[in-house]
Amino acid sequence: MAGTKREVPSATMSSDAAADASQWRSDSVDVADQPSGPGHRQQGVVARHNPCRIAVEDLNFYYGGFHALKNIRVNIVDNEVTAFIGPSGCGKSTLLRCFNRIFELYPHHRATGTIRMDGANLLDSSIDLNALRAKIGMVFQKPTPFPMSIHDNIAFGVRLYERLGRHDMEERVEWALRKAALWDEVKDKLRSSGSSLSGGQQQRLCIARAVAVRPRVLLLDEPASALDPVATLRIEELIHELREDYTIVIVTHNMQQAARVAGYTAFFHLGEVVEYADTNSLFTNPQQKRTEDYITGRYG
Ligand SMILES: Nc1ncnc2c1ncn2[C@@H]1O[C@H](COP(=O)(O)OP(=O)(O)OP(=O)(O)O)[C@@H](O)[C@H]1O
Repeated sequence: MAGTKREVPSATMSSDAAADASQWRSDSVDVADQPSGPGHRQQGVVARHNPCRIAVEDLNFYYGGFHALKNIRVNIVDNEVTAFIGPSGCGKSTLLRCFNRIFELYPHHRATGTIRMDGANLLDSSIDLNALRAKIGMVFQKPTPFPMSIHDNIAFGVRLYERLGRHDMEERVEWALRKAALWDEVKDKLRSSGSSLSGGQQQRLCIARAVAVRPRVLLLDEPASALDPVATLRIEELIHELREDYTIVIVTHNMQQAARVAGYTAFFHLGEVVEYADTNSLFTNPQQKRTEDYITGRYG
């Protein structure tokens, strides 16, 4: 693990870009790489027999005095895509940001309860945040390439966590770009600036950057909402492929998108998870009136 301090230049960043950059700030990293315990299984209707990657229990979240998430219990299924849907302001992004504790960038933002992964409570103060963010990568709504070359966008993140020789680094860069379905489009211009790419390509570069450090979990916060329909389709195809290797949680406003990409879907309303089920059941046979009203377009 590298011990050198590196920082992404943060001048003129949007809040998403600043949050993104903060994932990549590191002094030293010491990842306790424990296997997932067999004790955490999905409860209730959701995937009773599927292994759980992240178990959220009695999670509450506060923006200062505002109680934004209320007693959340959700089990995120391993190697699956889970979508968070619900009307604007219902807490989807807030829960996503709890998983890698990115909320701690801001004062007065506070989470209580348990988020269990690999036997540890991710909210515990003893958790190494750099290690956590290496295991749980995040991609934001707006593509946020670093102001450096395509190659270095990938290599920068990897260097925070691993010391790779030149040959291994070149292999890792290619591997990550292939994983993100971008290699063929950029292999002849790896030294060009990341910002010279189209919006959709930039977002795939951000996904490649997240994948390059080999996380277990990918958090995608409306990753296609700033993209045109063709670029959106590429991202959805990519999510489908990445599901083989990663546990993915995606926040989306787009119910069709949730239906297309997610095996499981949680419907949020007013800071609560109203219903959580396999995507097909949730959309075709919702058990709660609020879910039904939302998916039939009565509100939101
Ligand atoms: N930095 C903040 N300070 C205070 N309140 C906040 C902050 N960020 C979000 N909130 C509030 O917390 C609640 C949940 O917000 P959140 O962004 O998680 O909702 P969301 O479901 O992701 O919404 P959207 O779909 O519009 O992105 C909202 O009422 C929002 O106004």
